Amino acid sequence: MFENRFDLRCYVVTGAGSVDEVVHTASAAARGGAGVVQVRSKPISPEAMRELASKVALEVARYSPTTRVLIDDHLHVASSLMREGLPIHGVHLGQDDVSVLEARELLGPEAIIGLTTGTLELVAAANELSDVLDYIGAGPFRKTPTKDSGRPPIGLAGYPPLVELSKVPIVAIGDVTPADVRALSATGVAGVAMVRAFSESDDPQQVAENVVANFELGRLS
Ligand SMILES: Cc1ncc(COP(=O)(O)OP(=O)(O)O)c(N)n1
Ligand SMILES: Cc1ncsc1CCOP(=O)(O)O
Ligand SMILES: [Mg+2]
Repeated sequence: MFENRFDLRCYVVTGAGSVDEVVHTASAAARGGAGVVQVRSKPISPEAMRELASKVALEVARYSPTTRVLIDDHLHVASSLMREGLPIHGVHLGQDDVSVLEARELLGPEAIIGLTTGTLELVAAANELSDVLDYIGAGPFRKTPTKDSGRPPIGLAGYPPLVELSKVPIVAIGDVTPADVRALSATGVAGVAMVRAFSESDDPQQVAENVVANFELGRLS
């Protein structure tokens, strides 16, 4: 889809905490250079996701108008808020969610749409959607308490083959810490996505600054 519409290097996925804590973490990380904030909460009702995503999007836009805000799973909440003019830019979909094609038809060509993968087979399948898909998440990098995808950890060595195969940019996810960023960047992924590294930090802005700086160093190696 459209080039340079988003910066995947530092990709925040919201985690545990009160609405105010989630909003603070997201906006601080955006101030620190996070190019994407994904609003993720499970389980959550559409109504509660609507409230949470609206508050995150408005606060992120205040501090970092270039940061893109995506909603996890809830396509119709995203569609509704985008139509109302909220600064929300798309969705991240799982293998068990609505299809990428349906999301593209509903959200239009400008929206950012991502898909969960994590094996060569799922990346190959995502390649069939490369004309309507903007990026893929590929995890878990390492086993993580935040999510059990049922898939084996990819590990550092597992990313170059996924990068080589994929027709769209890849975001690594799953127990990623700032210390992993430089090595993951060197594998050719387009970005790293983190939940606890931000939600458990008392300075999410500094974490984001660190991630962006180390991601650039990894690109040089
Ligand atoms: C960037 C990114 N990659 C993977 C996921 C998967 O998270 P989750 O929504 O819990 O799982 P699925 O719905 O995709 O099965 C994500 N949210 N973001
Ligand atoms: C959403 C998701 N998808 C694969 S692992 C994961 C959770 C990542 O959370 P953390 O960064 O805390 O390990
Ligand atoms: Mg999902």
